[in-house]
Amino acid sequence: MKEMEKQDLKVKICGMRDKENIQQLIELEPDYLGFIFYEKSARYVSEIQMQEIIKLNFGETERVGVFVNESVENILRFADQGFFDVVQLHGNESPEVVKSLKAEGLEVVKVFSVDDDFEAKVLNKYADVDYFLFDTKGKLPGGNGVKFNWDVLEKSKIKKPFFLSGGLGVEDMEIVKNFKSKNLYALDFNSKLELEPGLKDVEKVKELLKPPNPPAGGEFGS
Ligand SMILES: O=C(O)c1ccccc1NCC(=O)[C@H](O)[C@H](O)COP(=O)(O)O
Repeated sequence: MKEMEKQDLKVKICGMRDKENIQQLIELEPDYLGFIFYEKSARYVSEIQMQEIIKLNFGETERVGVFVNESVENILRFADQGFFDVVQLHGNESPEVVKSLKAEGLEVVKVFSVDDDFEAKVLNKYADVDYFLFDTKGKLPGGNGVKFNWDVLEKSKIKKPFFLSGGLGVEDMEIVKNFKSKNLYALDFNSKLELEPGLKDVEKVKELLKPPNPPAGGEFGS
């Protein structure tokens, strides 16, 4: 198996809350770490836990705050505490909510839950967002651990950079590289990299993020 070519695509790891586990992940330098502020999630991180987590040195890794139909007021209250750099809206948030958050200087990722009936025209209403994120439509708003049919996206010709999400694991890397859309910007990983909800398997993340092998016949090649 060939490892992820990190220079090609950004990587987001989502759904942690254990400080020691997060420190181990930071050392692997993912592009984004996502924190879920949705109380019904098995990966929910509380405000008190987050106040401790942000004492870690995240280096270049950006923090993403994940919300489901939360009020703008509450999102800003969390943002003001320095919990995250980017907001991920994982519910039915309106374009007006996006506008309000953008007006406060936040970077916004809007999530769309995809099944075979997905209509890409809904994206036109969200021209203000920085990124789209496409996740599988399932029983839960997120973290279902199931892939959707990526042909739906390939057909839709997405015009903004987007995160691909939903049931991604280390073993999917080869397939994802064949994804045709030039706007595929990042891959979002969650339940397939877990030991249990909220705790990531560091060995799996290491496998995902280790640098690619140098090409054969290079400086030290034969
Ligand atoms: O993961 C959750 O529990 C969750 C709950 C509610 C809203 C969002 C949630 N996760 C956000 C993510 O960005 C996940 O990475 C994404 O849904 C993919 O998860 P998975 O299918 O487990 O890889």
